[in-house]
Amino acid sequence: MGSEIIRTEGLSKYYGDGEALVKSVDQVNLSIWKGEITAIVGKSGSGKTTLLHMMGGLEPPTKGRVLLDGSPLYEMNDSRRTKFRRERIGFIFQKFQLIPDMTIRQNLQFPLDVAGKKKDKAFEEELISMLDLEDRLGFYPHQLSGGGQQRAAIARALLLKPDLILADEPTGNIDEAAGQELLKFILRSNEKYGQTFVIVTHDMAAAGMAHRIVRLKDGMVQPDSGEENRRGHV
Ligand SMILES: Nc1ncnc2c1ncn2[C@@H]1O[C@H](COP(=O)(O)OP(=O)(O)OP(=O)(O)O)[C@@H](O)[C@H]1O
Repeated sequence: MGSEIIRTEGLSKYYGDGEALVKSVDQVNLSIWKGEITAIVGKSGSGKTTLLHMMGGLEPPTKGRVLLDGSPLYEMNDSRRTKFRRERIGFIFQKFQLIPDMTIRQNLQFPLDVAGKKKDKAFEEELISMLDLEDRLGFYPHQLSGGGQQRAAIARALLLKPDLILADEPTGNIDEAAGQELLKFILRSNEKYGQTFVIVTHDMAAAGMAHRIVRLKDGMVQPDSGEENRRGHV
């Protein structure tokens, strides 16, 4: 067993109140282990996206904590949390849009410039070819299909080689063959760079390649989740 990269303690997000109270995520104690691919599965509305957003520092919880490498994310001020997030986490989210007035090439370059990171040319070429973006680099996001935009967003996130990648339905908008290629790439990238992936998915092929599957139901982690129960922490 490796070390924890993320730990959630009593993590909860509630919306509304009284009869309209929705416990989107309810008392989740979860450890994400460094270097593992964890899939989060569950029915629509079970709280997967909310949990992923809270783990990524994007959504303050109603109760509980998120520790990223031991640092409590929501006890930092906003600017420190943003910096921490930018340096450590890659997001593949459907709502995380590309910058509209930049070409795809500029969209891929921009986060590297912000982070002051040098790009790995060979890795970039591999990504662009795998995601079939060669002919799209000079286009603006609105000139691409939804799937094309998603592929560009995937390339943008992976190019930074973050330690931790949070992905919400990464194969959701792309065709099956591209989805399979992407899963293979995730596996290779995980093996080669020891990156940690947390993937919310409905896709059984995506869940099947994970080292561990966490099941959510009504905002709670199901007790049979994961292959083992690690010190009371799922
Ligand atoms: N901003 C919000 N305001 C009110 N309720 C919300 C909000 N965001 C999420 N919810 C509710 O919280 C619950 C969990 O939503 P969430 O999107 O996390 O589920 P999910 O498992 O990701 O669903 P899906 O697979 O359909 O994306 C749902 O009942 C949803 O309606």
